[in-house]
Amino acid sequence: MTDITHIRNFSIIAHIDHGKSTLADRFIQVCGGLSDRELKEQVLDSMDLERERGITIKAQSVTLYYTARNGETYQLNFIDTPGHVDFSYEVSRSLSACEGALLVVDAAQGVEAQSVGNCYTAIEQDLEVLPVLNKVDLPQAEPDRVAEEIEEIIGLDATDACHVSAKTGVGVPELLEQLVERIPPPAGEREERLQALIIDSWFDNYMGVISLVRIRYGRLKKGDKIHVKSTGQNHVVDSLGIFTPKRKETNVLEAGEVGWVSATIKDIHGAPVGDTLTHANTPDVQMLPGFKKVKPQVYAGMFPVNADDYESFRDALGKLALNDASLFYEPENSDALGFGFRVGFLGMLHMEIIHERLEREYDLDLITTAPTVVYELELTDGSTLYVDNPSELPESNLIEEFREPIARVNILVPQEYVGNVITLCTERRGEQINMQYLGKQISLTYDIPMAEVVLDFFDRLKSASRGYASLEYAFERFQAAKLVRVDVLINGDKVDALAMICHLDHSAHRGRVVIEKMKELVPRQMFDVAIQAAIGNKIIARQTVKALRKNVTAKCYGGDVSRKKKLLQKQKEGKKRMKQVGNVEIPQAAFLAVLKVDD
Ligand SMILES: Nc1nc2c(ncn2[C@@H]2O[C@H](COP(=O)(O)OP(=O)(O)OP(=O)(O)O)[C@@H](O)[C@H]2O)c(=O)[nH]1
Repeated sequence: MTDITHIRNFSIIAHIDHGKSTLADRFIQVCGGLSDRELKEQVLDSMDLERERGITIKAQSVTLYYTARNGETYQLNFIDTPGHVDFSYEVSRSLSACEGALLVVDAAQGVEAQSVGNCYTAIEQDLEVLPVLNKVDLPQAEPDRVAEEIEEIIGLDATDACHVSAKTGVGVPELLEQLVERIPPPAGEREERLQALIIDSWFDNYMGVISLVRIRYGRLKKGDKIHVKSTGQNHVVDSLGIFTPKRKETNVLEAGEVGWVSATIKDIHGAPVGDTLTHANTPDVQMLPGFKKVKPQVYAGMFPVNADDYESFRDALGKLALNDASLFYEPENSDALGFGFRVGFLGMLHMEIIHERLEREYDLDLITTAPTVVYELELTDGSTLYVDNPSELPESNLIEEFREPIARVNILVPQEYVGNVITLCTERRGEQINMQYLGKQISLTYDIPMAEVVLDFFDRLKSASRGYASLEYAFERFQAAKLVRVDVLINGDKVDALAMICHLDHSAHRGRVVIEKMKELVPRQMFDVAIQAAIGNKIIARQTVKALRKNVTAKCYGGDVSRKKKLLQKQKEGKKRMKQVGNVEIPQAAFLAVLKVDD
């Protein structure tokens, strides 16, 4: 048991690759949490996929015991935060369990837009923010310049910022001392009635739902009967403890502490993230302020290639959604693709990750349709409608005003690339709000339609600036625009799954690009296949796939039987990924092509 004055709860705010995981590992090593061998793998990024992509996605925590130079031992609870712009909501969630944050900035790179955004979130939540200059071992590191940049761009005093190399360990002990000195201990009374905030919940096949909690008031013990505020359900705590980073059982968690709780909750919606736990005999305690609920920004249909997989697909989505408060889904039925789900994501990276996890971890074969943002419609009868699926758009004569979501976009970019970035923003129908010179960097603020931001803006921005520009964005407002629905027809049949909403000025071009790609991807049939793009009844583009008698083994000269077999096998596998539209089979690749339409 640690006295509450000796607890420090903190997060690390850092841009991707600025060294957060390396620094966390170094803390674990200094505080003796793991052996060197165990440390070999970066321990905090626990998901396979995440390690492959090298980005931190899920908030995790680790409890460390640090004996400071004053001889006192402190309990440090480090709550990990994800680095990618798609996941910045999880940052605010992790921050809400902390009293302090380390702002880690790569001293060879400088401040990045997203760190600025996250840093403001921390300051708004009254956290003590300590700037840290990392990678000072690199010859190109300029800690003094970067310290100035922190002061200029963020307005944070960086005079005492620690100079650290997470890689070599230089400066890390000094940083731990500063952390203990400057980050305040948590407030909270241990004799009060229990109030615990659920920071994260996930499903474990053996233990059921496990939740990461921050105890605000009171104490929670093994065997306690608890009450989940939002569901009104009671459960018995069968184990609880801390992460060291391995899961370690303890008997009690007290006000100020962060740890895990398992109460054999089997229903994955039984412990929602942001909810409050209390004891069953005090169900009337106040709900703690949760965190800003995030709304998905991008929606897409996901359909199992094999209709028999529908049930397991639904279960898999349910499990993923427990760990991911931002993942939204509801059943969707498509003429072309059958039964599936409409799924909401934070951005394209989020979508890709979910798709990959479903295919890899749950062994599902899925088709994902073109992603779309949420539009606001004012109808002629005066009602307002939100549409996240082009095929659900009402007829145009029923629409009074068609509005699209606009994002407020903040970009930091070195001067030499500012021209490229402005061109990109203009192409994406951006409206400049502000432009400011900050030392070597320029800060640009634009309002850009969300649809233009979420799809591939980040990648484009990176290539326009050789990787140097950084981005942060948030929903700002809905705004009227000339928007239309473009339908794709195959031999006269509308393919609902391929419909898209876009700006009128871009519609002809987009329609043409899609049709051309489709032409390459729709296999030749025994008859001509007409592929058309249309706005209402008006055809805006057309292509024909000429009839052909298909005989894939023709070029095998009849001799090599094994080769022939292989080809046939390959064709069979290809079939699995085919979908029937009217009398035409369409490969999955055709659907994906629509997703990748470039201007
Ligand atoms: N030279 C040097 N390299 C470092 C230092 N700290 C981290 N790195 C390297 O920088 C890269 C990124 O470090 P990570 O710790 O994975 O960065 P991160 O911020 O956790 O990245 P995400 O998990 O993707 O958000 C790795 O190749 C590290 O080895 C440092 O102090 N010096």
